[in-house]
Amino acid sequence: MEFCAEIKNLTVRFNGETVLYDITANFAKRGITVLLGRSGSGKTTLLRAVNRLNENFPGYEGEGSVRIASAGAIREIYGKGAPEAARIRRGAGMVFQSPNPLPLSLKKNMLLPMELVLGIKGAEAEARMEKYLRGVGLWEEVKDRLNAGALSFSGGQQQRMCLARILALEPDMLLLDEPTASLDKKSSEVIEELLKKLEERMPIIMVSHSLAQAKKLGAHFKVMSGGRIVKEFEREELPRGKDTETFLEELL
Ligand SMILES: Nc1ncnc2c1ncn2[C@@H]1O[C@H](COP(=O)(O)OP(=O)(O)OP(=O)(O)O)[C@@H](O)[C@H]1O
Repeated sequence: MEFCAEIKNLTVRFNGETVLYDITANFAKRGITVLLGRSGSGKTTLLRAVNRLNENFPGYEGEGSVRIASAGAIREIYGKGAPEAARIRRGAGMVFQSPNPLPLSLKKNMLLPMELVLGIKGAEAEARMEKYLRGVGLWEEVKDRLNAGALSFSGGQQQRMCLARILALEPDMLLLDEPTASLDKKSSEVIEELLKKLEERMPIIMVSHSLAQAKKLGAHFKVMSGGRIVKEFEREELPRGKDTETFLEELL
């Protein structure tokens, strides 16, 4: 199996407290990997280790190796010789639990990162904005309101915009931290359908608290507990039908 991320002996501490204990795990290039586990088990910290976001928090200390695939090569993202964090975060784009638009127009939310990160502006950036807003099924809904404040859109629309904003930077993989946690059922379903399409194009690692969602989207599963991965399995190993959620629930 090909991997988008390979983690070896990863330990993470905040203010001297260990949060991840000596984790070794590989993440598949194809199919969505779902991280499951109870609150506080370390899922978000593990996800943030894949794009070096943990180091932005005070008291962070980390050891071990994380290698991620980018442009046909797999390379170490920590230590000497590693690319700078901004480049890593562009390659491993992250979407958070709650939509996080900038308090600017929707259009600026889309165009600013393209200009700052990729140096793309003008007609090229506008064409890219349309392409990715269409990709998340948002273009028809927002095309006449591009100059309206991003925060004036619904939660589901904002989250789709956040996804489009990341996708417009053409990342190598997506890291999703409970991307539907703040959304209603219908908006969640729209995002889930999008993720099903996106998984054909790029690796996705996703934290989910919803067992129904995990069952719907996951190809690979990793269960965390107390800062460790305690179980890993594949979709084929899930029992069929109604038993699936009971099976997952018993693991948590
Ligand atoms: N920036 C930080 N500073 C201090 N402690 C942190 C930080 N981030 C995470 N932790 C601690 O690490 C542990 C794991 O947190 P993490 O957010 O990774 O868990 P989680 O499984 O994603 O939880 P949830 O499902 O509630 O989001 C918790 O005890 C948390 O308090």
